[in-house]
Amino acid sequence: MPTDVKICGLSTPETVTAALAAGADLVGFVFFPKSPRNVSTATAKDLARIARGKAKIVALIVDAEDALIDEITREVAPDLFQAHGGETPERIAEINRRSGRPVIKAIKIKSDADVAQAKAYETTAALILYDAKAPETLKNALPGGNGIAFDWTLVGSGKSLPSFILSGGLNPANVAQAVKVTGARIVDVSSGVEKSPGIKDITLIREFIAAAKGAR
Ligand SMILES: O=C(O)c1ccccc1N[C@@H]1O[C@H](COP(=O)(O)O)[C@@H](O)[C@H]1O
Repeated sequence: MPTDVKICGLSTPETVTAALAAGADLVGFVFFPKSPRNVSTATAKDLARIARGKAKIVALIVDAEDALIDEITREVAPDLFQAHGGETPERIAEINRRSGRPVIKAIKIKSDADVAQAKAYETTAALILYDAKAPETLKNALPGGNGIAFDWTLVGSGKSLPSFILSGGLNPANVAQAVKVTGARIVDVSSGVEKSPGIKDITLIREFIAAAKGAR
């Protein structure tokens, strides 16, 4: 079965259209004002219209207030939420209850102990997404979308939950190897398909999807 691909941080009709044409299975919109990929709910609503029925629409939030979750649910009607902050298992259950949408929980990892954290979300999150924990020395690090990879062997060979999304520093050149090492069925990319922070590159999107889907 080919690897499913999520292209995250899309913010223009051209890049959404290109991602869909290249075979993206999920598209992500970021609702986090500090991110260079942040979009308003009005913009996301227009972008979601292009993607609906062709790929799953994912709304990425970071420790979001209820009001934002309600606004995204009403205006954008995503298929899933992706919680990328410090949300507890209880908060994930609450986001799921209020929105009526399954929730992906991002876990930032650097060590085996971080990987083990995912267990706590087994009953409330629909899926776990592994991302790299940014080093403390990284100035102006975002809660994700930093283009940093982690040691893939930490989640390889049955060391993690059976189903997960792999992210963190993936790009067209390394995604096939990442799939091989981890056995990931779904991969997610943001920085690795950009020419500068927040500006997606259509050629890199195409190359990434082709490399990920050709990986098994
Ligand atoms: O992309 C962002 O700006 C972002 C902001 C806040 C939280 C998460 C964010 N992105 C997600 O981070 C991972 C890894 O991204 P990258 O490929 O290493 O740039 C991915 O899931 C993005 O969707």
